[in-house]
Amino acid sequence: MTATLSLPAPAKLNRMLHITGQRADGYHELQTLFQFLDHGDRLDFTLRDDAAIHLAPAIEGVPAESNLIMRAARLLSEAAVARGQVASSNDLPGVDIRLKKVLPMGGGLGGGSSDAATTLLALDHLWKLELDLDTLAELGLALGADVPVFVRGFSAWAEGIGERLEPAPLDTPWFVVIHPGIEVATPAVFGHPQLTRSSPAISMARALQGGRNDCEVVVRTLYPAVADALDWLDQFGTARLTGTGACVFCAFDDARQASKVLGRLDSERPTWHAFMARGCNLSPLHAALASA
Ligand SMILES: C[C@@](CO)(OP(=O)(O)O)[C@H](O)COP(=O)(O)OP(=O)(O)OC[C@H]1O[C@@H](n2ccc(N)nc2=O)[C@H](O)[C@@H]1O
Ligand SMILES: Nc1ncnc2c1ncn2[C@@H]1O[C@H](COP(=O)(O)OP(=O)(O)O)[C@@H](O)[C@H]1O
Repeated sequence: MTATLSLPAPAKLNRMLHITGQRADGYHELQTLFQFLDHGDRLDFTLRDDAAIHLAPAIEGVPAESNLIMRAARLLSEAAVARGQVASSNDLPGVDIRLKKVLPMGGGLGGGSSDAATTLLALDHLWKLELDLDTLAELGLALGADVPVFVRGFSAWAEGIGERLEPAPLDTPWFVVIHPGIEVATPAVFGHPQLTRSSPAISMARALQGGRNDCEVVVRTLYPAVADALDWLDQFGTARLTGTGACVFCAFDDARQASKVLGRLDSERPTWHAFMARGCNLSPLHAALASA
């Protein structure tokens, strides 16, 4: 009998995001609070009798070899060879990976990074490599700045480009998340001359009391649809951008309030995609793996 490991790849929100500087290589230094949502993609992994790695269905516009899932699988198999755990990648069993894509791409919800982290942890488990989370997070960083937080699996205060992580005791409200139907180009935001790049560094304790997203001003200018979504959601609380957008979110004390706002969206802005989800401080991926 072939066993399938079915795991979530949750979304993240940046509850706040300050840009405190820019490194010599052009990357921006951030201070951000990452929190997971109980909503995201799902990946099924089934071992094969040969050594091939297959991913289905394909994501439109993303060639298989550029898909972060395939890149994560290859990176992990190369690491197993480099560490002498197997002589060649062909000595590892192949795998069929099925992706149920739920999260919008380029939405600031970290879907691609989360898919990559889920793949690293799933294949580490199925290939019985037993790499520790430090090693997997370091491998993940080579795929994207947001991958380490998904590998480690706890809500975090992040510094650097997102690789220096400390657990953050965030509240766990319900969120309404709106995707205003456009994709934001992260490089266009980080390359914009008007982007704030010199926010003073603050402590995690201060950030937990509330903060802004420094990308918001530039994203509002470049993408009027995002400005519209922020202004609409601001009627109900404090609306924020996650990452570089395009998604915006607002926190609510209970599910009833969040669902009322979703109802208003249906009638007032039927073209936007939106969902509600609960914030969680332990990643649903780690919760699922603990019982796998
Ligand atoms: C801003 C954040 C916050 O969580 O989220 P997203 O909106 O992407 O989800 C991330 O740090 C995004 O990290 P990541 O997803 O790896 O960024 P990429 O798409 O690889 O970055 C595209 C480009 O943006 C610039 N970039 C990215 C991250 C960073 N800290 N400084 C930068 O200057 C670089 O020019 C990079 O080549
Ligand atoms: N498995 C994947 N899921 C989503 N995007 C992917 C994936 N693999 C590669 N990508 C690429 O990464 C880009 C960023 O995707 P995503 O992580 O969803 O957005 P964001 O970083 O804004 O949260 C996409 O536009 C796409 O080109």
